[in-house]
Amino acid sequence: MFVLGPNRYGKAETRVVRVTKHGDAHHIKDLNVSTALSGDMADVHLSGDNAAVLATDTQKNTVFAFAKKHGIGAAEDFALLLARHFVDSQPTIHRARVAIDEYGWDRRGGHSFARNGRETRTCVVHYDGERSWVVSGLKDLVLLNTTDSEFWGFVRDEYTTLNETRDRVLATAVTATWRHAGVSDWDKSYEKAREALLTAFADTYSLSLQQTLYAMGSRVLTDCPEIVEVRLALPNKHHFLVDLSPFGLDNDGEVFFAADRPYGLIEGTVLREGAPGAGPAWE
Ligand SMILES: O=c1[nH]c(=O)c2[nH]c(=O)[nH]c2[nH]1
Repeated sequence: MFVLGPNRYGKAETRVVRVTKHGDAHHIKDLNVSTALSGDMADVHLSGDNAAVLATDTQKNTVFAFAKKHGIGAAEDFALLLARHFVDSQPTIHRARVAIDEYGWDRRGGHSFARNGRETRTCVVHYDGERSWVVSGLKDLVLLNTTDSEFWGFVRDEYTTLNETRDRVLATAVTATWRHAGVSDWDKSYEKAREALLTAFADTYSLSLQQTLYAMGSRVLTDCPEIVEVRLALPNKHHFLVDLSPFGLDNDGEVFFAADRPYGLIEGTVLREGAPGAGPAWE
């Protein structure tokens, strides 16, 4: 004989981004919400009778709907709101566990943000006994614009379902490498290049991430004469507007599902015209 021991079930890692707009000043809350419920769950385990089960899909929808209806202040308040809702509204649910990870963002303008925690600075150096080559760079610089991004006019074939958009969230995690012409003040050069990437991302009105990529690379070359070539890899960290209409709620660019995969990956190089050829440091 066996007996059912402790159990719980829920939706893990609902990635909700809530944007609040006060004119041109935008605010974001970026959460990873995991819900787990327990209660009268013997039947579903022992016989597959789902009558007591609040579907995990419903739990996820509740996270998005509450983000719209109540906004998101302190994560603790949002977690309490959800936990009380599940237990108080469902007679079969007796206990709720809501765990939230919150990602912090530093403001870089009215609608532009950089995820807090510094990126990783990188370099690759080659030396062949005579010459040296230095490629500097960074990775995991996470940036997000809550507006000033459109994507439309792309090819439509028989497999295209993507809607055109005139206003979307644009987010990426920058991997950038740049090639120095010679010996530079590496630290100073790094700070200038980093700042160029950040400001170009923030102030480029984007019609595609490809266009933003070129603007970011160009800005580095403009601001850093010691650099001759920039390579960028920009994952398009998709933020999908959640359809809240089944719950009688509109969603005017306020609640997004931050998908982690698959993601678009936009890669490109911006070169100074007539730049000396690349050495082995790129490899
Ligand atoms: O900026 C973008 N560039 C694309 O090539 C692309 N493709 C896509 O589905 N979304 C986007 N966004």
